[in-house]
Amino acid sequence: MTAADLDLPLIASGKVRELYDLDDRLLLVASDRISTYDVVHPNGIPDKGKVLTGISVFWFDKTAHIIPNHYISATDGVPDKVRGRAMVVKKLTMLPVECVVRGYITGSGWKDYQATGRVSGIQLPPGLRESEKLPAPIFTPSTKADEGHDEPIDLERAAEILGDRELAGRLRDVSIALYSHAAGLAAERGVILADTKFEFGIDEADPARPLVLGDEVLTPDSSRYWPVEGYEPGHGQPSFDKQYVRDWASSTGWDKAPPAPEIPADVVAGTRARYVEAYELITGEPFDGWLSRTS
Ligand SMILES: C[C@H](c1ccccc1)n1cc(-c2ncnc(N)c2C#N)cn1
Repeated sequence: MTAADLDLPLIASGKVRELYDLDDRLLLVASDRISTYDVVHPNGIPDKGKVLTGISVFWFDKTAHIIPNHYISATDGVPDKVRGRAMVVKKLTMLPVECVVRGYITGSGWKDYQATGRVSGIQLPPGLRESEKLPAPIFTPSTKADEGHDEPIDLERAAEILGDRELAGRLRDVSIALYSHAAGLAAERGVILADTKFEFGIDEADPARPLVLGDEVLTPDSSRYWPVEGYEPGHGQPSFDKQYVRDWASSTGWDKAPPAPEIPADVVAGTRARYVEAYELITGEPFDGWLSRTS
């Protein structure tokens, strides 16, 4: 799988996304690439990029009353080659802190809790079970690591990195407000939003230099979504979108080290179906609607 290879200056590329320069704006492109256990598979999932982009656009609309965001358009200025899986966005000065909010204790947070009783310096009640809902959502920021995993930090360290204690507090408050609003809407649709990661920037083109929500937002790649049906604390929960491919990957005996195995056609089809189902559950709209709006 290669990058979208557009005739535009490539600014950044991640495992599954690319960022291109449009002079005073940027083009954020989501590929169909999929990674499991942090390793990208050689073949992708058709329409994964379109599902994730459609979900981001949905959440940008649903959260604009909480904080402005960088989204401009999924059509005007988007090359035909990536229509539906790309967004034109405002060019921001991104802040060097990943804003993670957890409503449930799982993943790396569960490991930290088991070891210390805390997550990112936040003391939690004793006796929590894996995947249990927390008494209240917690802000557990991390630094952006170039390679490997991001390092969890506490609010004080985030303030030091930002050089601005008030801004760190604002990131906490806005991140928790965004998570809580989204988790409430998701719950109405029978989906648990367990945790998510936001990235923010400053819009220097605005004299007020406002804080703006950037990156992708509340997608299955930046969040953990669990079906309410079958939810049970005490163990890990199935990922709404990736469990199907993870279970297959585990069944192959793959040692989780690169290179990742090629995904067979039936697992590709099943995984695509899960992504489309995630889009339709989260947005309440048929996926075909997104495809027709952006074709
Ligand atoms: C982490 C992410 C990334 C995306 C795609 C591929 C690799 C990394 N990224 C986003 C920006 C960025 N920079 C300036 N203005 C913006 N509006 C954004 C956004 N979103 C820089 N990096």
